Amino acid sequence: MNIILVGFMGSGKTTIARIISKKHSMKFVDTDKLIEKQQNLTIGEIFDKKGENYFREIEKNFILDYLSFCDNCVIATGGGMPCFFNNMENLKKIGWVVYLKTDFETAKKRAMLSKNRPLFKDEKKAKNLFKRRVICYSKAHFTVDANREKKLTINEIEKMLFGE
Ligand SMILES: Nc1ncnc2c1ncn2[C@@H]1O[C@H](COP(=O)(O)OP(=O)(O)O)[C@@H](O)[C@H]1O
Ligand SMILES: O=C(O)C1=C[C@@H](OP(=O)(O)O)[C@@H](O)[C@H](O)C1
Repeated sequence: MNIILVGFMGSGKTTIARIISKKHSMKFVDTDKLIEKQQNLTIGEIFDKKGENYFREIEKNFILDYLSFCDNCVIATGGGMPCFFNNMENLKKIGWVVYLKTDFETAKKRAMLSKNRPLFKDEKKAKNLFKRRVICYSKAHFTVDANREKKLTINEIEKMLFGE
C-alpha cells in the first residue's frame, strides 16, 4: 500500500509523511527533493532558469516513471503536483490520496517557517491559487483537517488507513 499526501504549500505534507513512514516502517518519498536531485537544481532554480511549465512536465513524468513503481511508500507531493494534466487520477491509481486541508492563514504561517517556495512570494497571488487548488485537492480519496496539532492529523490518517 502507498499513501500519497496532497495539499497546499505549508499544509504539512513533508512533516506528516516523514512521521507516518517512520512509525509504520514505510519508505519516505519527497517528490520535490527527488526532482531537485534528478535535475541537480533547487526548485527555486528550476522555476527561475527553466520556468514553471518545465517543472510541471517533470512532475508529470516523475509520477509515471518513479511513483508508479513505489511499494509501501508514504509520498509527500509538491503542492501543485495533483493539479496539472491527469496527475490526480494517476496518483489515485498508485495509492490512497489524502488531502491535508488547512485554511490559508495556517498554510502561510507554516510556509514561512521553511524552504523557499517561488509561488508563495506574492501573498495575493498565493491566496488566489489557494482558492483554485482547493477544488483540485478535494478530488483526493480522503480529506483530513490539518490545521490541528500534527499528532491529531496523523491519528486520523492512521485510523482511516490502518484501522488503528
Ligand atoms: N501540524 C502542524 N503544526 C505545526 N507546524 C507544522 C505542522 N505541520 C507542519 N508544520 C511545520 O510547518 C512547516 C512546513 O511544513 P511542511 O511539512 O514542509 O509542509 P509542505 O510539505 O506541505 O509544504 C515546517 O516547518 C513544519 O515543521
Ligand atoms: O504549490 C506549488 O505549485 C508548489 C509547491 C512546492 O511544494 P510544497 O507544497 O512542498 O511547498 C513546490 O513543488 C513548488 O514550489 C511548487
